[in-house]
Amino acid sequence: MNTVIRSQLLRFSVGRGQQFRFSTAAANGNDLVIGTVDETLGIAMLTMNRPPANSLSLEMNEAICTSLKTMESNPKIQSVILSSSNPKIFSAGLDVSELVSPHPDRLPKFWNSLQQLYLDLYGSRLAVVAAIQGHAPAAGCFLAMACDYRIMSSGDIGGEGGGDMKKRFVPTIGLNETQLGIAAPPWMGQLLVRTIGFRQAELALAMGTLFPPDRALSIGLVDAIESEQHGAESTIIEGLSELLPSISKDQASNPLMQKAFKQATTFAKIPPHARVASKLVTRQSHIHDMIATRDEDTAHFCGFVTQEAVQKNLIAYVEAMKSKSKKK
Ligand SMILES: CCCCCCCC/C=C\C=C\CC(=O)SCCNC(=O)CCNC(=O)[C@H](O)C(C)(C)COP(=O)(O)OP(=O)(O)OC[C@H]1O[C@@H](n2cnc3c(N)ncnc32)[C@H](O)[C@@H]1OP(=O)(O)O
Repeated sequence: MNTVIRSQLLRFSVGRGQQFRFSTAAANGNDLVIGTVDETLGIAMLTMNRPPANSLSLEMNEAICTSLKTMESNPKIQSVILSSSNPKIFSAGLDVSELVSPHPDRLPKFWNSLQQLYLDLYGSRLAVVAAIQGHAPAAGCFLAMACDYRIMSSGDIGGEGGGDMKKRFVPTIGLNETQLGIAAPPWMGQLLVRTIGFRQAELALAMGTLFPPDRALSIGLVDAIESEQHGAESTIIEGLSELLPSISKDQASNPLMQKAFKQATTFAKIPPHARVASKLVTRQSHIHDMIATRDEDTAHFCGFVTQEAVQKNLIAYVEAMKSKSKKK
């Protein structure tokens, strides 16, 4: 028997056996994120689902945090796969409409929600595996870096155009803020330093580099790359299909999702107390730093983004983005 529990933010659907599904609803009723949990395996899946680009708005940040907290509160769950319902975009980073001509009350709330997302994801007791099927620019890259393990698509997914002229789809990842005429937030920049090392990060930040999968792997920005050529039906691995939300069921034979599932399974088998304690060794001091400087960081961000020159750059960037999308 299925039971549906409704609250203002969360909709839980308690399904068969040990499976629990829940969605965090947006104001318009769409599910911004969809969560599934398998208590037997100790694994959860959190699928970002904010078309068209999974960009991070205030509500999206809160939805991810709420879902993650709900999964964390279940003692049977040890690991979670962070994925996207869009096969070509993991997350396009911050929703730029939050930055352009912002409302003075909403802007600090928005930034606080992003800081909270950093604290919750980076400091989660769960081992988080990012399944990066598509692009992950700017805060999309930050999301991935705040996880414990990153698997990126090698990009050989079908292609566009058809025939011999097939255009290869190559996803990219990186902190490209300088290309937008803004600087990456200090804690995001520092996360890049911790992930790929000082010199690589210094260069990547200055240039706003977006790395293709092979380069991302070679500098350690991702831990593995995987083809997305769907395997034969027989290669479907047990448990994955049940964990995928209904909108992503076709991903069960996707080698990238399978690799993410295997990695999450491996994490779930490690003695949790030892795993969490070792995570704190490398992350706790950075989390404390963020908490200590949170208000100052919000003030810097609001002051920076509302500067006339920065607004001018952002407006031009959004216009270019919209006209590119219209030309398609
Ligand atoms: C003193 C020190 C102070 C320090 C202060 C620090 C201040 C820091 C401030 C800000 C930090 C910002 C970090 C960010 O994350 S900014 C956002 C950066 N993101 C991007 O630049 C990505 C932009 N998007 C893209 O490059 C592409 O969309 C891509 C993700 C590569 C996908 O390309 P494609 O598949 O070709 O899709 P389209 O470009 O056609 O886009 C599809 C639709 O999605 C909309 N979209 C895309 N990105 C965003 C976004 N970030 N926000 C909102 N909307 C987005 C796009 O407009 C299309 O929409 P539509 O079809 O309706 O036109």
